[in-house]
Amino acid sequence: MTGTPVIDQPQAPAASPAAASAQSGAPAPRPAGLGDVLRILRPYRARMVLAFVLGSASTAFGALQPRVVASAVDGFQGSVQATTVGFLVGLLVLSAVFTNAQQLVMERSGELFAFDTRERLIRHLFTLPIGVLERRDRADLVSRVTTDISQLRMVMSSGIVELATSVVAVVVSIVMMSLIDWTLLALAVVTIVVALVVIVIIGRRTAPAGLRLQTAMGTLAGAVTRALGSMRTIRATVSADREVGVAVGEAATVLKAGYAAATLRAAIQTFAAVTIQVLLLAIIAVGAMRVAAGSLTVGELSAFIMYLMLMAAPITLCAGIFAQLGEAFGSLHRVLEVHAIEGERDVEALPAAPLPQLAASAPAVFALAHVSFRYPQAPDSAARTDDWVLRDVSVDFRAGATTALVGPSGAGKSTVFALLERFYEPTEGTVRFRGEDVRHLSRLELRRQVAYVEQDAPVLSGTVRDNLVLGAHTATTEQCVDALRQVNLLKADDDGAAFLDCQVGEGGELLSGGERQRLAIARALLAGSPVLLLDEVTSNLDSNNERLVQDLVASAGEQSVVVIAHRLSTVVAADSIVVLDQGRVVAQGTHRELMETCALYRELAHHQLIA
Ligand SMILES: Nc1ncnc2c1ncn2[C@@H]1O[C@H](COP(=O)(O)OP(=O)(O)OP(=O)(O)O)[C@@H](O)[C@H]1O
Repeated sequence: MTGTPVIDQPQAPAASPAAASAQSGAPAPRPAGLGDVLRILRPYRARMVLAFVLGSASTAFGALQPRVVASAVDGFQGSVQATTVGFLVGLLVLSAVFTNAQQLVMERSGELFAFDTRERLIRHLFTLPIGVLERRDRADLVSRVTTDISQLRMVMSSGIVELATSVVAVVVSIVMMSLIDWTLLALAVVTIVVALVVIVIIGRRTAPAGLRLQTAMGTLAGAVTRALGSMRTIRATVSADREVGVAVGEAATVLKAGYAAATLRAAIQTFAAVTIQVLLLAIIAVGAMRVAAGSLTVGELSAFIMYLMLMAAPITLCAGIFAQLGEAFGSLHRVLEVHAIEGERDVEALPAAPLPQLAASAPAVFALAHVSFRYPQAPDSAARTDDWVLRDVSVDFRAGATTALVGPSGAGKSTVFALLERFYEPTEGTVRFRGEDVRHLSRLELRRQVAYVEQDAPVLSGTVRDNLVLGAHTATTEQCVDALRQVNLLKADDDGAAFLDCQVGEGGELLSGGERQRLAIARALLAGSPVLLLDEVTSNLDSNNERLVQDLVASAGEQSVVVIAHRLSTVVAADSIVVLDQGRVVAQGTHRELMETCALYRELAHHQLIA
């Protein structure tokens, strides 16, 4: 690692245009340019200079060889002197040693560049606001970390040094050729300059084609990942053909973009190869005439041709680099576009307020005051994002008590949890934690106070233990086993050793729905946070296990529990029940009170909560 930022993190304040772009996840406005390339390569300049020096030394030893060959040819009298052969071999070896050293420095720098760029992108991805991540194609983001950075590494790191070294080769060749024959030199230089200009012109057209290709690759990755993640549903709905069609359709888009990029690549490479061939023939023809006229010796013509080859190499190189440059710029654009999205900051304004203690004057662990909320606009989202999801919600969640949130589907219950976790900020109003506005607190510290079991109880791929210790990194095996027992995931006589090492599969697909829920609850219990948020954690549990979870919640003691529940049995025991409807709090009280005063609650109790 270099320790130097490869890509600067935007530091704009929350209300800035950058923040607006963060909300929308908008792409960087302009395509990546040469300035961006120089900026991201800046930390590697020492290595690049070293590679350049080594390459130049290799070129210098290579450039001496034609002179030795010329004198050997012109002075040939039946045999070549051993010293000449020795000298030539020495030059060859030296040239090879420096070339190898240059390649090593370049290749290793390339790997380091890729690693650093990946590290920064991965770190940035983990800070992206939840709202942005939910609207992005995750597989496309992954392909930016993998394919795009590999593409960048190939061209940016080695290509630029090789181009610089080539300049040395060209200059040395021109100087040496000028010592041999000006006419042949003029012919070579004019041809090569024209060729380079043509290559640059065609090369510029590869950038948009490259961006299209890399973007199509990202979309393809998205389509395949989406299908693989829902294979049961796809099979069950007999829609494999349709989904294959979608993925193959994306592959066809990659093919189309690939054809366009390949056409340009082929044009450039062919043009370079033909130019060199034609130039070589022209030099041999004109050179032969000049040898016949006595203005040039055979040895000098041989040396000139060797220098020509040295000088022509950059054309092939430029052609190769330009052929891939478009894709590299496309990849760079895609990497920079993610970096342009402002990450979630731990604290909005320094200094952060210290984590407050519970005060007698503020008995609520969380309190929402006049909170209204709507999700950030997502142009391509199916959700009706212009709708207010919460409207003027004021509610206290008492410390050490269990509060239940109930309401019809879509009432905004999970959204309340999202605000408590600060995945989103309220559009209007304030959320307070122990009396302090959460915007003044460190997000990380706040989240450490809260254990959150999501609605669909997400479980990460890995072992049962990996999942358990997510929120409690230092938990011992005994603590893990204890947590598993609490949620009935272990029999009394099972020491848990084998189960802890069981793989749960991607998204926990090797577990049953109920096991997933109980594992997620065990994780939350193990974290031992003062606040427990449970979002419909009993929906997949049988009545025995449901009662067990209710008992756990009831015995939470000091813990403050907020539970979203669709089952009456979970709700009845709560100290307080908040009824939400269409984003508004319509009633709050105990089960008994609400049964008397709230028609919606009565209806829910009779129809939904009992279900
Ligand atoms: N990430 C999101 N982006 C945009 N809109 C969303 C998002 N999540 C939820 N919504 C919308 O917000 C509204 C409230 O959703 P929420 O999940 O909070 O309801 P809920 O009461 O928890 O529903 P359920 O009981 O069905 O889980 C819904 O209309 C939903 O479409």
